Amino acid sequence: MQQYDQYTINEIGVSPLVLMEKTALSTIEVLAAGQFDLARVLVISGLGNNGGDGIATARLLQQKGVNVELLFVGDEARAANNTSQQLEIAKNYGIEPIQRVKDFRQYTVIVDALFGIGLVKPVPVKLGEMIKRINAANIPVIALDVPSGLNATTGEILGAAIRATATVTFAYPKTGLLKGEGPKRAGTVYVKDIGIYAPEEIANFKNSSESKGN
Ligand SMILES: NC(=O)C1=CN([C@@H]2O[C@H](COP(=O)(O)OP(=O)(O)OC[C@H]3O[C@@H](n4cnc5c(N)ncnc54)[C@H](O)[C@@H]3O)[C@@H](O)[C@H]2O)[C@@H](O)CC1
Ligand SMILES: [K+]
Repeated sequence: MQQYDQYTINEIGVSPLVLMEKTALSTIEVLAAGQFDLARVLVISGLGNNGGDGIATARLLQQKGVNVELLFVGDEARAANNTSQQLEIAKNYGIEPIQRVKDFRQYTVIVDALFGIGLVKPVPVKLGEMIKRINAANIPVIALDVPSGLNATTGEILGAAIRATATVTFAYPKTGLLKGEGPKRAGTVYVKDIGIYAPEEIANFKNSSESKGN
């Protein structure tokens, strides 16, 4: 998946911010489909690109008039480039991230954008404790791409992992959602097309255009 991401960005030339916007639009689609109560939404964003997907989602929710708060976890100066850009954009729309949450039970739904497929080592202890508090709160959680703390390839728990009600996974289902602890942690899995394709699919697009004489 990481190779497909990089190919789409570097070889095809699609901007990562466009891909992030699509992840956020797909998430909104699932959030708005009726399964979730959007009375008070918390988006939890980490420093990586998964966090950027979350910040973009928070912005789109705010623009739809939803009561949304953004918990940004970690030092802004260490955020991935696209993620700090998303943070700037969100701030320009008046979203001021919060740094801590005392009680997760005050929210009607939590959007988990702490870690995505980039997580390969155990989650830092403090974030593991936060993940356990979120699970204990028993609030519906929608995970972006993978439940944070789950190894996206093996389905192992990397110290602690979110237990999601639903997971919106981008482009293709990640193998870790289907094996090991994955099925128990991911809830209902929604696979959303965000414009990242495997090389075979790209070849099909090219062939079908050529056969039409384009
Ligand atoms: N490659 C891309 O440009 C795209 C990536 N996308 C999203 O980006 C995800 C992958 O992003 P990344 O590879 O940047 O990695 P992740 O966002 O999965 O982040 C994991 C990495 O960030 C570190 N990290 C994150 N928050 C931290 C915190 N608060 N304290 C300490 N360490 C922290 C983790 O240790 C780990 O190394 C995908 O799952 C998907 O959601 C999508 O936006 C589509 C485009
Ligand atoms: K996540």
